[in-house]
Amino acid sequence: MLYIIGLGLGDETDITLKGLEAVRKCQKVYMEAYTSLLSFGLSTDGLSNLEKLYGKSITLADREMVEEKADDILSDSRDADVAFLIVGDPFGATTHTDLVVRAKKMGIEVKIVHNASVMNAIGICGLQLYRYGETVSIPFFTETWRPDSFYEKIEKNKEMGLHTLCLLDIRVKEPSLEALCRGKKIYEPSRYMTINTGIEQLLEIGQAREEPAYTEDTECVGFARLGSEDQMIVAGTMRQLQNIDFGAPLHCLVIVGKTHPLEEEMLDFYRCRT
Ligand SMILES: C[S@@+](CC[C@H](N)C(=O)[O-])C[C@H]1O[C@@H](n2cnc3c(N)ncnc32)[C@H](O)[C@@H]1O
Repeated sequence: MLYIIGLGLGDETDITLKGLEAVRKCQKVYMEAYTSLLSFGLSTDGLSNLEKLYGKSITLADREMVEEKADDILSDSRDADVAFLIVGDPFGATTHTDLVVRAKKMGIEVKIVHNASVMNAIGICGLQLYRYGETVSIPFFTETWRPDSFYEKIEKNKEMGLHTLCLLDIRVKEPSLEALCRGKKIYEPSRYMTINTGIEQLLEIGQAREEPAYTEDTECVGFARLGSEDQMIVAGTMRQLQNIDFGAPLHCLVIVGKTHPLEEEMLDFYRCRT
């Protein structure tokens, strides 16, 4: 049996009782470590906190492992109970559906244990979850690669008066260009996009349009470390949020669409006063 278990967003104690019972009966436990991050990150301490509470040793599964060795994880699940832990909810990232499809095609039984995801935790700012349009992902720009496919989606959401959740890039264990050229395994340091960089890139793409869907004066909400004790939520214009230090990762951003008076009342609690 393959258990795919959501851990929630904060720390090791956010696992559900159902999830904890499942992990404890598994012979092998993997933890996905590239699409998200618990609030204490993946320091040795963080991982051992999880191991202590769950009473199991955990193998970190990076992108390479999940993509190249998924078959090993899956074939282990044929004869044993295997847990695959995911920060947030198992379906809060597009990546993990592939694992479920592969398992099912191999005839392996799959059980999902849900948990909170960034996709619903953003509800805390008061913008109604059913008034969001398509979610976009903002990748880190490079000198030669400045993709802007997210722009049209934001524009469409805006036209319909809907809010847009912008997920900000995570680069973990990315092979360096030099390493790729030489066929060596050398990795770039991990990088997590801040709200400031996200806004800077959004504005660069917007400013190239004649009638941009958003400007420096567009109302947004910035979220950092949702679900943790020191989470930070600030509502303000892009210009205002750009000047705020949101601290440690993870960050995400919402571009506000048309608002209902009740949504405004809630946003007021988070408004930037500077
Ligand atoms: C693929 S998504 C989320 C995956 C996760 N499985 C979930 O359900 O929440 C990852 C992105 O969501 C945002 N994110 C995730 N957790 C967050 C948190 N606790 N606070 C703020 N943003 C978060 C970041 O922009 C991050 O790059």
